[in-house]
Amino acid sequence: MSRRRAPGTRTPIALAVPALLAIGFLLLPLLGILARTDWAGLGAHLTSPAVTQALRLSLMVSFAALGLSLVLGVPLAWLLARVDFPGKALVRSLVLLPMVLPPTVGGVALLLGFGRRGLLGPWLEDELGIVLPFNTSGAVVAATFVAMPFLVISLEGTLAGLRPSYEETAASLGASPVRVFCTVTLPLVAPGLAAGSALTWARALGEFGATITFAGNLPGTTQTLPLQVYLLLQDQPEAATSVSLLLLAVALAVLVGLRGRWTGSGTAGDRSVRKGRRAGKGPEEPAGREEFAELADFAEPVGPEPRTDADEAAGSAGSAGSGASAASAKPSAPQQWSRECPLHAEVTGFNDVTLDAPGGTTIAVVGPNGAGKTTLLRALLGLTPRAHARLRLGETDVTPLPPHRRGVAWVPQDGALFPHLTALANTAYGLRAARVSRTEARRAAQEWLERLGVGHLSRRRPAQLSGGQAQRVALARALAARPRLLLLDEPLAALDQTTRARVRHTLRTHLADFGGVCLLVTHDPVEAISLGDRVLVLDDGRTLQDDTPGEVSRHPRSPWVARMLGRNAWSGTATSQGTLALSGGGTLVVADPVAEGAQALAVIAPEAVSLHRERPAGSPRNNWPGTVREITAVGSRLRVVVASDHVPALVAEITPQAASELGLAEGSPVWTSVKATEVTLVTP
Ligand SMILES: Nc1ncnc2c1ncn2[C@@H]1O[C@H](COP(=O)(O)OP(=O)(O)OP(=O)(O)O)[C@@H](O)[C@H]1O
Repeated sequence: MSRRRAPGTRTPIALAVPALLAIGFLLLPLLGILARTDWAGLGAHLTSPAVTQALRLSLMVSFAALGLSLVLGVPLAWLLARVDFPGKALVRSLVLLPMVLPPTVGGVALLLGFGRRGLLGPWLEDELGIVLPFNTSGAVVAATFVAMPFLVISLEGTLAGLRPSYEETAASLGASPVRVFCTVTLPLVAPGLAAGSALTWARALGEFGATITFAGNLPGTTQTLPLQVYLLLQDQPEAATSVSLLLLAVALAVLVGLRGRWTGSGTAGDRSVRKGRRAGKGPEEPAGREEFAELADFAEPVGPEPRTDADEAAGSAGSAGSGASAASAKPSAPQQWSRECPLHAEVTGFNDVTLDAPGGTTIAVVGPNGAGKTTLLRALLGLTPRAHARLRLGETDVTPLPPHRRGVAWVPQDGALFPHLTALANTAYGLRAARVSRTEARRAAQEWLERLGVGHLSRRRPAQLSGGQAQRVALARALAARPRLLLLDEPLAALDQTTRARVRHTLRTHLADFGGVCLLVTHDPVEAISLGDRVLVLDDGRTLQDDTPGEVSRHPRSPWVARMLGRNAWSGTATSQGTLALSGGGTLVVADPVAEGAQALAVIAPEAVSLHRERPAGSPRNNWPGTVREITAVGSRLRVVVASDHVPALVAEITPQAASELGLAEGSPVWTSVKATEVTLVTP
């Protein structure tokens, strides 16, 4: 997005003048260095033995300080970003303190802490033989003290911005916490880590005050370049200017290197930023992550000609073919998990749900927003303190096991494909975590991708996949991990209608082969009915209904379920005349009345509502005049919403031909009728 000002608007002078003054104020000293540099003597100054010795020492001290900062600072940043503990704000202030403390005060503090007469110094000297003051190690400690905060603050910000679903998904694929940290967390925070490292190193290189106070100014031992500048200034000002220029150039190089690249502290997980970009090390994709991925043995070369999102249609068409052809050649890996694995779960806390299901059952979990569907899945994964699941899968009680050892794979709503890995490496992730050899894991992963119809995209990164393709890869990744329980959180939500129908078909095929139980959260009634062997309806964390799709759709237990299934649902109270007095006003004649005074839900299928231009004569006793409020197409039929003064709004489903014969349009007057025998009464 361009931030340029609109033409015609003027910069206020009151702001522009001090801003220009500020720029001048910052620039003038630097120009002074450039103006006073003895260019002829520059080479001689920078190659003099004292300067080269100080340069060598500076490099050694600054890199050692960076190493120490990484060893201590990365865990500290992680702690600050991820763990809530008492006094956290205080610890964060402590981390920031060296940035605002005068460096000489820092040096004094170091002397009082680690000096020979300091708190820890005598012990260090007596027990370990370490003397820090006036030693190179002391210069390293001083530089680390002032520079490490840059690393911690930068990395903490990046870690805090990382979506937890990446790490949670990695754990659900069987990766231990250390493996998750090395293969997912570190690569994803590489930009923040690199930025923090660069700033830390540059700050350590320029350190002066704490070093001279704590470690002294001993040539060859603690006399780094900044100290050398200070000395030179007294009797060789030209040489001091030359060395200052060198340090200035280094500082500028670091800042230019960081510019717009790492300072945004954006994580690799920011898919939207990179969507559609070609793979490779573009400016937004720092080199670090690739190296981390290689470290983790997951790096995949990216195809030379990655296709763009625009080919989703082509990809889908092609994939259908490849999926079909590959489906006949079943991968060997799934055979190992296709054995029956029944489930028994008792979930308490926010949810109060008991589930029993034989292996191979798909349970569609539905319910209004906030009903506790996601909380239920997270409880089964062992990922939330808000609900606790006692979970038995097959013969194993997995309740005491951490998420990565439960054999419960999940596909979260956003898919959470690891952005730094290709589709193939993503799919192989669970197998590699299970110590399957690299070659075998890749082979099985490729087969799974083929089965899901995205084999041709195996070398692409997630940012180069469309939403539908990414969902299929996420599904392949979960299935390839050979879980004992599969949790899918709205797996098709991101897909358009056409792709959704295709992927639903693919999903049904693969779930039929799956020997474990699959819980599938959905808001789509078609998905619930077509994919679920059972439909579990949740409301306020509890089971409202748990039955076959047919039974749920015939006898929905709440207006919400009925409406979700596209049915008319009116609640009311049974009267002595065998009718239902509707809560929303009006009366409904029913064929099988319930006891007088009982609360009941009347469910009427839209197909059972007929529309007429005149009041219908004959049998139906439920006739109401009304007005057409809305007409929408559903497949090859039309849904007509009729508002009436006599009863709540009613939805009818008719053919386009019938609509045209009736001359229906929005606002048309119309009569609705429902046979008493078409009303199903559901009592609580
Ligand atoms: N981390 C959390 N801390 C506190 N409350 C939460 C947290 N996560 C969810 N909730 C609350 O718990 C309830 C259940 O949330 P959950 O995400 O399980 O619902 P859901 O059925 O999946 O909803 P949706 O259909 O909107 O995804 C909601 O009232 C929600 O506000």
